[in-house]
Amino acid sequence: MHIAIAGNIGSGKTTLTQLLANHFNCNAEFESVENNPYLSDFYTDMPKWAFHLELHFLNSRFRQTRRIQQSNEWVVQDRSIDEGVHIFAKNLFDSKCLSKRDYNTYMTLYNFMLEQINSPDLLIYLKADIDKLVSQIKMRNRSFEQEIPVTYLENLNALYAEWINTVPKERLMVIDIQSTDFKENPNDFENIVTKIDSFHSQRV
Ligand SMILES: Nc1ncnc2c1ncn2[C@@H]1O[C@H](COP(=O)(O)OP(=O)(O)OP(=O)(O)O)[C@@H](O)[C@H]1O
Repeated sequence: MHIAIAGNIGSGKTTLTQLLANHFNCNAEFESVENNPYLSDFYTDMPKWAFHLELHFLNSRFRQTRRIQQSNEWVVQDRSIDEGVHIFAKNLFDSKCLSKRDYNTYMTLYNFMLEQINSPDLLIYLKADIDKLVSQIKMRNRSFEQEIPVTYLENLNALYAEWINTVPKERLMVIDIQSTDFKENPNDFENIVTKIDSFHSQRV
């Protein structure tokens, strides 16, 4: 089963991915931030580096998704390929950091890739308001993320809200992280596990 954890920057995807992989004793797939060749340059000059960064993420998430789906095992993935496309790249195009021709090239490649992968079996969306995201980004203290403008997070959150409406309800779980603390509260984590178990038992 392929479970993808979706959500804005700082929503807690990495933590939940690791907790679920430990609980289900299965693989977790992350995106390395330290080895990303463009990310810190991107945050200093978005128009210059947007196309490079988006191609990098698209390539890496595509390979990751293929690997997950070919394995046929339980895997928890920290962010889906679709978020890069429908949230991040779309936002960069809307804000003119990606030109029309670069965006078209990117979308053509994505549409071709789509023919070779499926949607995750279950998408878990971590919904958060801006204050919560800002405080979690501050807390983890990655240097290049400290200057992220609030408007950037707001634009991403607005696109998340649109995109999540397009995900079929039967393979979507929404967790409101304003009222759920899966890291510190074992009951909250157990509730998520119970829902996943019930989702899985309905599939088999
Ligand atoms: N397609 C993308 N375009 C631009 N930036 C991206 C893209 N995908 C990820 N990032 C950035 O890469 C960094 C790491 O993202 P990652 O997927 O590890 O999640 P995260 O935002 O750290 O989430 P969490 O706190 O929920 O674990 C963040 O700064 C994020 O904004």
